[in-house]
Amino acid sequence: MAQDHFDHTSQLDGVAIQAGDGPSVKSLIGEMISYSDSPGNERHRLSLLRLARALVQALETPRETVLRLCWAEPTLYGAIITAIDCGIFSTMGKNPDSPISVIQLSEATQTDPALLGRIMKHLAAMGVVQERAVDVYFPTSLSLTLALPKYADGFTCMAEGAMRAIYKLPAYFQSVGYRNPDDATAGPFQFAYGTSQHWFSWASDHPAVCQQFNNHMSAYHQGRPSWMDLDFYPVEEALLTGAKSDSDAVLLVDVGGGLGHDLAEFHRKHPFAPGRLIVQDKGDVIQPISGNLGKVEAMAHDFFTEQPIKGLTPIRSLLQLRDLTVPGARAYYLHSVLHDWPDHECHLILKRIAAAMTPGYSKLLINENVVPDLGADWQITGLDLMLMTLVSARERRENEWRQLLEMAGFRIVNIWSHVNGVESLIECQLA
Ligand SMILES: C[S@@+](CC[C@H](N)C(=O)[O-])C[C@H]1O[C@@H](n2cnc3c(N)ncnc32)[C@H](O)[C@@H]1O
Repeated sequence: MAQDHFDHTSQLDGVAIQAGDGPSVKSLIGEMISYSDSPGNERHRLSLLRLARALVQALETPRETVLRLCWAEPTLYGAIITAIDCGIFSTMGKNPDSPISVIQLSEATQTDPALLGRIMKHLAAMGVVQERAVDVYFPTSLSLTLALPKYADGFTCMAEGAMRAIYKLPAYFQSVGYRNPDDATAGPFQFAYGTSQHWFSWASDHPAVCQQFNNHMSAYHQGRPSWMDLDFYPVEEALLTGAKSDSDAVLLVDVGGGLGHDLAEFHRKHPFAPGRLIVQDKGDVIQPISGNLGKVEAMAHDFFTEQPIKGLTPIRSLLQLRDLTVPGARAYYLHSVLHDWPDHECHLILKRIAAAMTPGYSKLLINENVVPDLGADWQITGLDLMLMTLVSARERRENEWRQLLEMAGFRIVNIWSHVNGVESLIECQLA
């Protein structure tokens, strides 16, 4: 028995120091070559990226992977946030075509050159900046991007408002007997941060985190296929045709729409669409942007309360002696909102929208990930665990979406998808 254990352990020790999957290296490279002529083609780029990641896994030994995950990536995270905080990326971004020395950077950012030299070396080793000569660095696309607050804010927001809960996940699960979290005010976040507040209400009490989160939200969707584009959802036929065009008519209400970035994008892409565009969010999110959004109207609204943009049953106007029907919006739109909530709260949000909709006219458009049953992308699985950690919620599979929406009185008309379930558009009507 002891000998068996020894043999097994020494066999695994051997596995740990060999390439992860040496035999597949040749075929992976062969497959990559077939796409290499057109990396500008988005589908080819994504295939190449998938193969390149598989190639790294095939070449890296498990021992190397362990050290990368235990040492290099956690410290990289700390190094990036430090670089953001002391202005390294913004300084480098001012002269994107010039290399800069550690001494110059330390003078510009008022930091100790000995500290900066070490941070820059790790940033270079991990591909965030390029090392051009001894203690001389050059920006990469990534470091230039991190000079923009809306991208950098993803790091600072997660550092302050998420990391503690992520590190405490094992202790949380041990304490609850490894049950899936489903209480949005008593989950991993509350366990780690010692609060009973929901993450959104905690963020409202931490204005810097709240602002960073809203900026992060405005950036994370950029460059992804968007349902408003030509080859995704038929905006003209399905939404604009038949939409009321009188001056009060509302075309789209973006419920929980953050800073109004989606409606601004919609207006840019469909400038002649008739009707009003209204973004709704919590008061503290809406107040700073109110009046600054051009065509888009901002409205403070708690989505657990009655939806103010609602259809009214015909009412008799005493003055005009005719029936007046006030329709609800042509569409109520929820983007990355329902994935923030467990089923019970989603049900409440959906019921408020259903009550405001005009049957046969209003639609519900849900822009969310639909987790594929097989081969889900890391962007979806990573976000799923982040949602579990912060808000005891989740990304949903198609059958889970159908069940949730049917329970709330909706019928799914179609699920419009682009790549691997990432950001699908679920089109619904009242059942
Ligand atoms: C994940 S963000 C999505 C924002 C935006 N729809 C997007 O996709 O970029 C969720 C949004 O829900 C908002 N929110 C949270 N609780 C809310 C509530 N009770 N009423 C209205 N909005 C709320 C947050 O402020 C945040 O803007």
